[in-house]
Amino acid sequence: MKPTGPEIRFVGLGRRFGETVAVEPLDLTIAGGSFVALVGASGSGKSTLLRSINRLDEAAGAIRSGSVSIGGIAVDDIPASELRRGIGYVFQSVGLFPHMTVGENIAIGRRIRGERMPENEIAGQLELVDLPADFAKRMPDALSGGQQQRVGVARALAERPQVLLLDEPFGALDPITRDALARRVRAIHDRLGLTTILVTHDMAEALLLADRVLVMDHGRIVADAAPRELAAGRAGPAAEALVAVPRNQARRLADLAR
Ligand SMILES: Nc1ncnc2c1ncn2[C@@H]1O[C@H](COP(=O)(O)OP(=O)(O)OP(=O)(O)O)[C@@H](O)[C@H]1O
Repeated sequence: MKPTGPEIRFVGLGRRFGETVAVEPLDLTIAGGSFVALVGASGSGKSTLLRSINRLDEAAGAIRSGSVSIGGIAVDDIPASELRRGIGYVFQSVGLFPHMTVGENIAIGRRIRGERMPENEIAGQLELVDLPADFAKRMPDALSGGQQQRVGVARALAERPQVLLLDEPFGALDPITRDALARRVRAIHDRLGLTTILVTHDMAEALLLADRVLVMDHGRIVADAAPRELAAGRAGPAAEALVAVPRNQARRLADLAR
């Protein structure tokens, strides 16, 4: 049977930084195995909500309330290093270690635990993101930005996590590379049966990749709908304003081609 990632549940989850409310207390359940996109304006609380799952918000000094659980276990009850081993995390600046080869970067989690990652496993991780096995020997600066981001995804999945958190992972890529990597990530999600949450500014990307789209505004979830409902304009005014952008672009492009 195909594996299915765990359910992620937020109960009364709120986050503040001093007087700034990043996330207003909210209840939210992300179904196991689903691919959810989180969209909304800059500063609306997307990254903070995402980082409450792997507790990276703690280090940033967030004042926390409520709880998050993964597969019924509260994240606060799991030691941070163990928690993060079970969660793949990719963000915009890939953060590959420049003095290590691509292979060493992919194997870093294992090395920290005093273990070795066999070469064939490293090759398997590279294959997952459509890169040739001999890339393992290269240094990160000998790779294009898109290839580096692929390595970032391969590294995030090296410990076989069931949850994948993506924070604007394709932000710095050209549109063609971005589209190809986004589709690849969706295919990996399906193949590995992950629970995936993607933060993106790009509504078209959210609509085309995700099963469910959450729109955040000033720390609240103001729309929560399937892409089909959003595209049909049935998800309320806050969502409609964002959907109107790619819809109008598509229309103008179609007009140009006439
Ligand atoms: N470490 C921090 N210290 C102080 N305030 C913070 C910190 N991190 C986030 N904030 C504030 O919390 C609010 C939400 O920020 P967050 O980064 O979650 O938004 P976002 O929707 O992910 O934005 P962006 O799309 O620009 O990444 C903002 O007002 C931000 O300034």
